[in-house]
Amino acid sequence: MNSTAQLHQLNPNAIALCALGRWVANRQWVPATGGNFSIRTGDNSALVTASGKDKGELSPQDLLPVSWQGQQLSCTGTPSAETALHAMLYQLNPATKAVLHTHSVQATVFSRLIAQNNYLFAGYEMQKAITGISSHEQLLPLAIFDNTQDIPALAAELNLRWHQQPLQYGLLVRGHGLYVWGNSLEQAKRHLEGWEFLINCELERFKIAGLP
Ligand SMILES: CSCCC(=O)C(=O)COP(=O)(O)O
Ligand SMILES: [Zn+2]
Repeated sequence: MNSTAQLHQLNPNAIALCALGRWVANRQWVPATGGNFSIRTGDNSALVTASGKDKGELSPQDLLPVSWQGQQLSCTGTPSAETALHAMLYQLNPATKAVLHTHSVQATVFSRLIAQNNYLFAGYEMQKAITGISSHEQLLPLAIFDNTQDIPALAAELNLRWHQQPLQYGLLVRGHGLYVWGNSLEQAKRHLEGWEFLINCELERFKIAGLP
């Protein structure tokens, strides 16, 4: 391990991210090595989970230093297969400090029930868990993207959609999972719980009232 990598692993945020991985895994939101996480380390760099790791059993050496110039990624190991999406989220907003991607059953099923590329949440007090939302009456959009194995193409689509309307700290990839981010790791965790709660509420409502 080189000295830069060693330094990153002393980063308290790296230790906090590993602990958060255990918290997320306890909620069954990252089964079978699904999901990936990152924390920003500089203007054009982040620590990203290594591909294929159990996200509930991370240690700091499983967080790989990645840097980018536009869509060009550099890393000495094999970071998450979805690193290009993390890099795009960091480039779209310099304030973004952490990105979390999960594969909960609820988010995955919900994303397949919604045909549109945007779903509007309304009427939930818990919408206020998402930064910038101060009332249940404020409409809260969740962007939905079709899944693809071409992650750079998905990142390009995200870039396009963001410039039409900045996203609200979350997006769904259809049949795949949820991405959330935040201006700190704590904020990203709150957004993850908030979006999961809202998605669960809508799924429960669909069971009773039917699909919209
Ligand atoms: C069995 S999980 C399929 C890949 C995926 O969607 C994911 O989130 C995990 O990929 P990674 O390369 O980050 O481990
Ligand atoms: Zn995934």
